[in-house]
Amino acid sequence: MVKLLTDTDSFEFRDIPNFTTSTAPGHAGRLVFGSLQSKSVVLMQGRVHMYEGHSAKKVAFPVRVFKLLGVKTLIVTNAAGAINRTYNVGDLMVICDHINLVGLAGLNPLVGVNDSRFGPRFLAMSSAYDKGLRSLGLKLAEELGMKEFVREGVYSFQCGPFFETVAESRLLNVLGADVAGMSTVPEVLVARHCGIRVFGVSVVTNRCVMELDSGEELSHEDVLTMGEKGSADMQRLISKFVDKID
Ligand SMILES: O=P(O)(O)O[C@@H]1C[C@H](O)[C@@H](CO)O1
Ligand code: HPA
Repeated sequence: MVKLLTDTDSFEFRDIPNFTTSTAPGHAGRLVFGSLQSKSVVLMQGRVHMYEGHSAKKVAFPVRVFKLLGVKTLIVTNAAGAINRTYNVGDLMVICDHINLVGLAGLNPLVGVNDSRFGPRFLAMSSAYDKGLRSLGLKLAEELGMKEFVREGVYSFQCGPFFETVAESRLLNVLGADVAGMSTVPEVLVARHCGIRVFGVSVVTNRCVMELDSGEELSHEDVLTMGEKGSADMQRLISKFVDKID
């Protein structure tokens, strides 16, 4: 994605106070400012995860910086495994909602003293992923001829770094999840808390294993390979999306 930006200026996460460098392979730690489709954007090249040992607050900290920079829209992307059996590897999924098992149990960035300069103590999360932005994303996907493999569904966040057991994947299916992943939700919570609107897209890098003794085993290498393949479609969609949003 960074290659599509012009007039760039970048900063290593390690040089920015209170930012944390990612240890996950495939996640460079760089904040890039620039222009995309004549719009000013700031792009995180890589992110940190709770499975790297960081609190949800630490993971979502950049979003508060973005708020102070004047960011109005957060576009979140991730790699995820398909729980929904009708999904295929390589599909994109516009996120319409999420299940935050980690956060519901108390590990979320809004726990603790509320900083009311950013937002309220209690906030509604029933329309976390902006309806207008979702509709725009799906319309643009159709215009780009991507309709057949762009879905809309529910992202389920688990901490990781392990992939789900068969029983866990089945549980997530019963709960209504379409994909499972290990990121994104802490950032979305902080964005919604401070009034930033959110658009999210997952690239389906694998299907979660639903049958015991099937012999299927997931690996991060496969996720990286399939993520790379899906990223061309993701970039086309996000680029057009940035062009069309106000
Ligand atoms: O895009 P993210 O960082 O959510 O990617 C997923 C979660 C783990 O970082 C990794 C597992 O292979 O992919
Ligand atoms: O199958 C998965 N589960 C959780 N996180 C993931 N990130 C990519 N694939 C997966």
